Amino acid sequence: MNIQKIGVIGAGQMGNGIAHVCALAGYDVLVNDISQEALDRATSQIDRNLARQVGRGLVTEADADAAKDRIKTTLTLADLGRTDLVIEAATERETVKDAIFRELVPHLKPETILTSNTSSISITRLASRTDRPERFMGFHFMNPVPVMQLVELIRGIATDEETYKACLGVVEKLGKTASSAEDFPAFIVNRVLVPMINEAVYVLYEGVGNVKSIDEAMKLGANHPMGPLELADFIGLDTCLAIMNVLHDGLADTKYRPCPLLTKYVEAGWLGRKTSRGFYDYRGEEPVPTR
Ligand SMILES: CC(=O)CC(=O)SCCNC(=O)CCNC(=O)[C@H](O)C(C)(C)COP(=O)(O)OP(=O)(O)OC[C@H]1O[C@@H](n2cnc3c(N)ncnc32)[C@H](O)[C@@H]1OP(=O)(O)O
Ligand SMILES: NC(=O)C1=CN([C@@H]2O[C@H](COP(=O)(O)OP(=O)(O)OC[C@H]3O[C@@H](n4cnc5c(N)ncnc54)[C@H](OP(=O)(O)O)[C@@H]3O)[C@@H](O)[C@H]2O)C=CC1
Repeated sequence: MNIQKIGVIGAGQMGNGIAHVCALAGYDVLVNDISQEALDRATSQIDRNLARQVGRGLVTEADADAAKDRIKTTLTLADLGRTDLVIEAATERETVKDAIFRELVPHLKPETILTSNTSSISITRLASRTDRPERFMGFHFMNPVPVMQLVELIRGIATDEETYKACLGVVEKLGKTASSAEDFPAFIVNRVLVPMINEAVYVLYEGVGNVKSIDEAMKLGANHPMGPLELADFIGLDTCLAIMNVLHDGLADTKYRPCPLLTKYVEAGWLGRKTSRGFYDYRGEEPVPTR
């Protein structure tokens, strides 16, 4: 299948990164969100990230300008009907994703491939509620998208080989590496990573360490590029909690119990960097631990 136009739904931190790398690879990209503010924020974030790449000599000015020209935005989901591949990257909530697919499907060309960047939700279940379970897949980028090499490709029970090959071709054109995961809660990366983050929150909750000591211990003691609490703030605490809930519900094992302290931060609206406060407070010059 010849993929030229890609639709991206959700203009948050993942959506803007996905639009950025797709446009840089030569695809025409149409980004949709429910808020004009989110679309505007995404456009300026893409401009900043492209300028950084130009500044480091990784991308030429001409390629960055061409990429910007290839990205268009829309508040009307139906406009994505013209695209060949849709990558849904809206909030990690199954009801939100279901509603998007329900509204979008009647406008799609029959051959369009529909994918979700979900971090954890069952691809088989999402696909089963659309008209094209055989042309539906998990297309899971890592954050920050312009930097991270991996894309997890997750086949639902009905996904056909042609769809998988077409998505693999896109990953290769993006210059990234695909890893195939079976469709079980949170797939590979988040099945391992997010319980580790949740455990770090338990370590904080139980007073074994404070925010600074936990992050320093894991950076210096395990060579992680970011401490687990800094990484949780980077991913978004709402997304981390949503992933733990999918693991807990989907695998029915108490070892995936979300830490009550993680729940409390989310209930406070302290979601990490995106709200300027989480395990760190980002409102000043330097991040300050909140515990
Ligand atoms: C939740 C899920 O479903 C799945 C997930 O994504 S889990 C999260 C996976 N991601 C991680 O684990 C990230 C862990 N952290 C890291 O790897 C590093 O800290 C990092 C790459 C983010 C930053 O690295 P660093 O060395 O501290 O910073 P820095 O030197 O400033 O940046 C390195 C590069 O990343 C780029 N970068 C950093 N943050 C960026 C961002 N938010 N967006 C785009 N680019 C970014 C920088 O521009 C720089 O690129 P160049 O050298 O090509 O210019
Ligand atoms: N954060 C991460 O590290 C990673 C996240 N993911 C996954 O990517 C997806 C997006 O995450 P992320 O970018 O972090 O989240 P963000 O909260 O940064 O962005 C989500 C965006 O989706 C928008 N949105 C909500 N509902 C709709 C809708 N009905 N139609 C269109 N847009 C909508 C939100 O708008 P508003 O703000 O107005 O609600 C927001 O702009 C999730 O499924 C997440 O699990 C995957 C890999 C890594």
